[in-house]
Amino acid sequence: MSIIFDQIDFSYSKNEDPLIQGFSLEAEPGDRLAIKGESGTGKTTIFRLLLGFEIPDQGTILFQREKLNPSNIKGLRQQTTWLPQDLDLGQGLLKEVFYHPFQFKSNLANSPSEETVLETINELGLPQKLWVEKFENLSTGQRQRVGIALCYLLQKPILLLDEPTSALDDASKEKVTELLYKKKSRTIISTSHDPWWLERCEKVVELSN
Ligand SMILES: Nc1ncnc2c1ncn2[C@@H]1O[C@H](COP(=O)(O)OP(=O)(O)OP(=O)(O)O)[C@@H](O)[C@H]1O
Repeated sequence: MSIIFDQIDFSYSKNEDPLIQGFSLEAEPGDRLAIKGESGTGKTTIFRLLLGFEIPDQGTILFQREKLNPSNIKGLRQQTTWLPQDLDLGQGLLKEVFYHPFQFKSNLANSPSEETVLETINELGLPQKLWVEKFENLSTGQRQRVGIALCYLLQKPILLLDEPTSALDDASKEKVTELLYKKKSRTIISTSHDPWWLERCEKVVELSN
């Protein structure tokens, strides 16, 4: 799906200099795009703007070539999975909490069998015994890979990934990339400081102070 930011300015406080100034990006189906920038430059804010949680002061955001507005924003949210940097699925065993996102009406039809989930987490190098482990006991890198498995299985055409490889070693990064890139038509917009990941994105857009 197509997403365009055209010359966006945004500030949280009208009394301060804009946090984001003249920011543009263009992501088309199959694009793997990364937003690169120091901490605090507004990378996560770009996702908040896209999903309509914040409104730009200037500029235009287009979804499927149509200006973002209250009527198309619902469709955009339904077509998107946002993976935060530190995924929190709540308390419970992985086999329980993994299904929380599939309980939303728009995700029910994609709810995977236990066998499919186990195959997917295995592809990401996670041991099967984690399935009956408490989610809060998983390491940061394990939680990150659980999030990637969710992104894959939710089957949405747009993925917003916040620092998807920040806690992973190179072997895990390879596995994550292989899984995420299986479906060629997805639009992937990520934020990252990781040179490894940035090298594998065809488009890199920089945010600066
Ligand atoms: N809801 C909010 N209200 C006011 N200020 C906010 C809000 N959310 C974020 N900010 C501020 O906006 C700036 C950018 O935040 P943002 O989370 O977008 O940066 P980031 O580039 O994603 O940072 P990091 O790489 O550390 O995650 C920060 O100074 C932050 O404190």
